[in-house]
Amino acid sequence: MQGFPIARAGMTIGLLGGSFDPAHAGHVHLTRQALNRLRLDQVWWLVSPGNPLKLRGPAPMAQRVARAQAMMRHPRVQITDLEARLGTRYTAQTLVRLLPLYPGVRFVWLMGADNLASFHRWDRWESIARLLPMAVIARPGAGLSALRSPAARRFRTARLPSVAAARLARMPAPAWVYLNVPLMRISSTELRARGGWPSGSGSGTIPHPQPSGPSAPAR
Ligand SMILES: Nc1ncnc2c1ncn2[C@@H]1O[C@H](COP(=O)(O)OP(=O)(O)OP(=O)(O)O)[C@@H](O)[C@H]1O
Ligand SMILES: O=C(O)c1ccc[n+]([C@@H]2O[C@H](COP(=O)([O-])O)[C@@H](O)[C@H]2O)c1
Repeated sequence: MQGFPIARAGMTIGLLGGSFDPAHAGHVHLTRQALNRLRLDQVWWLVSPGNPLKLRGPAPMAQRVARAQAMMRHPRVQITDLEARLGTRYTAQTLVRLLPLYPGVRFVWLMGADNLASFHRWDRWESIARLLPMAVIARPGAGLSALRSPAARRFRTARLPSVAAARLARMPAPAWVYLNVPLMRISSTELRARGGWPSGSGSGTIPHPQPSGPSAPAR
């Protein structure tokens, strides 16, 4: 893992934020689908210091990064702890700090369908959708709730047909696609329940710096 990955202007890069607690075949599947369908040059995994909406703290960063590196071996995928380096855990704040470091790079936010279903609960979610294009990847049990979600409705007119996916990274935001990919029924929750992976730091033990800005949601 390198500190801040190198990228040239003009490159297209997918950002996959996640707890990766632990990383699994579903993350690998999503990443490979995104690389191919969106014609991305790279995907960067952003291993989160801790999802602000999850009370339970994750396993230590070093352990999650090591597992992610072991799971995802691909020359065009970088596993990063960029949010820890930037001192952010809210995605809007991460993007506001990260994007200016890479002028001319076309970033796309990647997420599974379950994340779109709850996207309207994220800090400054509408600003995120206006900052960079987004690709939503199908996940078992989440398709309907995603496509009927407040975020999908709010940005209804910015949705592109999936045949336009290869152009998404070069489109101005807001723009998003829903990718109907073969479904993979696996989750970190299920893997933790099976044992063999530490169960994190427990409810509420991770300090959560609050986001700044007028649209910080009530928690
Ligand atoms: N099987 C899967 N299919 C499609 N997307 C997935 C899958 N698993 C995870 N993702 C997506 O990967 C990103 C990171 O997910 P995360 O690390 O939270 O894994 P998870 O399995 O959802 O974890 P947990 O069960 O702890 O909530 C999210 O955008 C999530 O929607
Ligand atoms: O910014 C927010 O308010 C916010 C709320 C919930 C989740 N996120 C981000 O969503 C990504 C997926 O989180 P997770 O825990 O579902 O893997 C990860 O990058 C989180 O930081 C971000």
